[in-house]
Amino acid sequence: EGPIDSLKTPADIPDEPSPLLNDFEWVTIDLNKEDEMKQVESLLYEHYVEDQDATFRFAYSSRFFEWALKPPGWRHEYHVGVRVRSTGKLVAFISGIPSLLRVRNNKVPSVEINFLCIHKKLRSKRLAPVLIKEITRRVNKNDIWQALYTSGAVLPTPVSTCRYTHRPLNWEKLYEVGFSSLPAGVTKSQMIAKYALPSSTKTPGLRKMVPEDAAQVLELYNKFQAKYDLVQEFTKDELVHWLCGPDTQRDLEDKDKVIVSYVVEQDGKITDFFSFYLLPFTVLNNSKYDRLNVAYLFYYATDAGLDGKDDAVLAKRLSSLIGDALVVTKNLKIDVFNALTSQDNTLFLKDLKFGNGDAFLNFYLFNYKAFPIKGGIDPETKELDPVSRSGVGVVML
Ligand SMILES: Cc1c(C(=O)c2nccn2C)oc2cccc(OCCCNCc3cccnc3)c12
Repeated sequence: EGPIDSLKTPADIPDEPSPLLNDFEWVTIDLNKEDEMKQVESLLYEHYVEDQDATFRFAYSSRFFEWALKPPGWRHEYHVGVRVRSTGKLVAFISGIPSLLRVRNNKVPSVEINFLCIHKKLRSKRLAPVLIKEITRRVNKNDIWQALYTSGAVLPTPVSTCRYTHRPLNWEKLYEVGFSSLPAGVTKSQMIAKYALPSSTKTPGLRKMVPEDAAQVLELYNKFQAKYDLVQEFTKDELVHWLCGPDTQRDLEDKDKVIVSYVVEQDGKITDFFSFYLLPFTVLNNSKYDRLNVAYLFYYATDAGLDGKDDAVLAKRLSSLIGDALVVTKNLKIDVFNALTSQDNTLFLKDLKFGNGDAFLNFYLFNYKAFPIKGGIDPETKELDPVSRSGVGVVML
């Protein structure tokens, strides 16, 4: 396991980008400028990933990008755009954020590449590889040689593959927008009853996380994630950013936040935490709804079962903890709670009535050879694998 390409230095890397077609020019997006942030938001709003039957499109917001693209150590040069020279119109974007990965026992300074988006009218012009090459050049210039990215598409050699799972919170709305279906022989009220949740959480000591919790949460996170093979390592400042959101969003109401985190404090000690991020979908051509409110399970940890012996204790604790996350999101009027089969999720997904999605997320390491990492599913049947679970600790937005 380790880097693939021969060792290079930034001096070996060209100072200039590869040429684009004449009408286009490379730009660095300044996400501190409101109008440029808006241009990225609307490019993705119109042209980013949709589900296969184009029923939903991600509705990323500037608020989301303030969080996702400006963590501690972020760089303007890693926000790469392509504009039409004559009009200045933004027609493509790709981003990177710094990330210290641990791949099994190796620390790998890298970047996480995300939000590759090309205007619909410029598809299949081989622009994607050119964008990837340019951000690679910019990252290499900073002496970083590895990257992590995910894709629904199957590209050469994923290091891991996880499956989408969904836990309906507002089943009726999911049914009406065409995401959930009514199984034969089951009534709508039976489906609504199946997904009913208590109106209040049950874990004693559960409360919203505050930045002052960071030291204890980081210690718990590091202990809990030690078991995984692909992990994002955080400084305290990075943990505060990722779990409490950017400074500018601290005092927003939970329903307006992009990231929501809770801790369990008992006798002054933090024994668990969970977090989820909020990223809605635009519902395309539906008469009653134009938006689907979605929560995605983010990082969590518990000190239950840290001795790694008793999975039953761990599974029970996580079911109860994430069960409370469902209650919290339901009360925030979220319609569906999404999770992958990564982390220890396969220990509780079935118990908490998550349904298997029909899509998969592949994890890729750029310029790093690693033996395959379990994704929480059986490689043949693609069914959840609660026994061997997953080696993927990192969560990509
Ligand atoms: C996206 C997504 C969806 C949906 O598409 C969805 N849920 C409700 C309705 N829909 C259409 O469901 C998930 C379940 C787990 C993790 C997920 O995503 C994990 C993070 C994805 N990263 C961005 C991305 C998007 C698409 C392809 N590659 C990466 C998802």
